[in-house]
Amino acid sequence: MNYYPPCPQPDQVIGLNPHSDGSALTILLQLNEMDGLQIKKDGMWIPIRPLSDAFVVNVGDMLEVQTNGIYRSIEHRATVNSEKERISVAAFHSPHMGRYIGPTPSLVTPRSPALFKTVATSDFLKGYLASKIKGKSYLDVLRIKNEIHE
Ligand SMILES: O=C(O)CCC(=O)C(=O)O
Ligand SMILES: [Fe+2]
Repeated sequence: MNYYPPCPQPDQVIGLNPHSDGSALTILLQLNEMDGLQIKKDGMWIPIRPLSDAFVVNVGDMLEVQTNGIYRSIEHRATVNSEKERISVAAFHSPHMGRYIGPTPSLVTPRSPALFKTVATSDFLKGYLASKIKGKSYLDVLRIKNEIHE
């Protein structure tokens, strides 16, 4: 659960820094229907207005790895406001510990080689938390630098 108290100078602070979630899918409830969640699209921050009785579903870094980059995790942040507190509840969904996270074999072909390393779920989560959760930076840690041969 995330609690953002009202802030007298909302332009001077950020509620939650820009990040993508480390999960495969996140189901998010904007509990008291206050604005604040924004996603980054084409380099711009777009507000996601809360809808009553609706969840937001975010693609996380694990799903970007598992789909070998076909689904992109979404970079998002939360702003604060001076009027009222804001509360959100995020449920992060990931494969079991003891499994591996990597590009799904059927999506890896000679023409679309693996873009990411395969790691144990526990190592993925440890690495994600150690990466300071800045933008989509953890995916760069897992990215395989494929050499292009002319
Ligand atoms: O408060 C929000 O709407 C976003 C929360 C979030 O991004 C998170 O918990 O990972
Ligand atoms: Fe998030």
